[in-house]
Amino acid sequence: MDINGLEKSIVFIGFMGAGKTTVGNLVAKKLGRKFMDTDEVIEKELGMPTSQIFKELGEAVFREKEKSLITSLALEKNLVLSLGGGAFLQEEIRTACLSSTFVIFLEVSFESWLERVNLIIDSRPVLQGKSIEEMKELFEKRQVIYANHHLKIQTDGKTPEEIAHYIIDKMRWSETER
Ligand SMILES: Nc1ncnc2c1ncn2[C@@H]1O[C@H](COP(=O)(O)OP(=O)(O)O)[C@@H](O)[C@H]1O
Ligand SMILES: O=C(O)C1=C[C@@H](OP(=O)(O)O)[C@@H](O)[C@H](O)C1
Ligand SMILES: [Mg+2]
Repeated sequence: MDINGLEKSIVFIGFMGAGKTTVGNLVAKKLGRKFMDTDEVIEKELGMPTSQIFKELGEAVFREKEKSLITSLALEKNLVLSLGGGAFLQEEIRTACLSSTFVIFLEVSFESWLERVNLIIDSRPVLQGKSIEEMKELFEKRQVIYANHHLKIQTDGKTPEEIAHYIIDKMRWSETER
């Protein structure tokens, strides 16, 4: 595992609802690092929730903000960053994160994901109006972009606390190896 130089920022990727925001926050607390959720930063800057940004300004505006924000944050050290699930669709974001940060993919099976879709659907415009079949199609299509990572964590059946713990353990272990 390449976690050479633990001062590198840590970036969480994965599908909507995989737990990036929840787990990222916990990992940052455990490491005593600053946590930033890029969706929250964009929402604050534009003064409205993501669903309203998509509706009123359009997805392209959101994606542009996402690109400039993440490519610049990727250059900073010692952050924990949770991205939106669509961020890695943009090549510039992938390249910036993979070259300057440590990218952790939170993997969840479609079956486990489906158990919590009701918790997220209202706040995720990309899912709205989609049938389960269409969501599954999007889920599978997105797995290809998440294959670009430094570390993958399978999260099924684990609590956010357990996942955060596991990540810290892995990093400690790799630190003693250096
Ligand atoms: N490992 C988990 N097990 C159960 N529920 C989870 C887990 N991770 C996240 N959740 C719940 O799923 C929802 C989406 O989590 P969130 O962290 O916002 O995901 P993301 O940022 O990847 O979209 C939240 O209600 C959160 O409490
Ligand atoms: O996958 C996507 O295209 C999106 C994921 C969301 O973030 P989460 O992955 O945190 O839900 C948010 O960026 C926006 O609704 C678009
Ligand atoms: Mg999130």
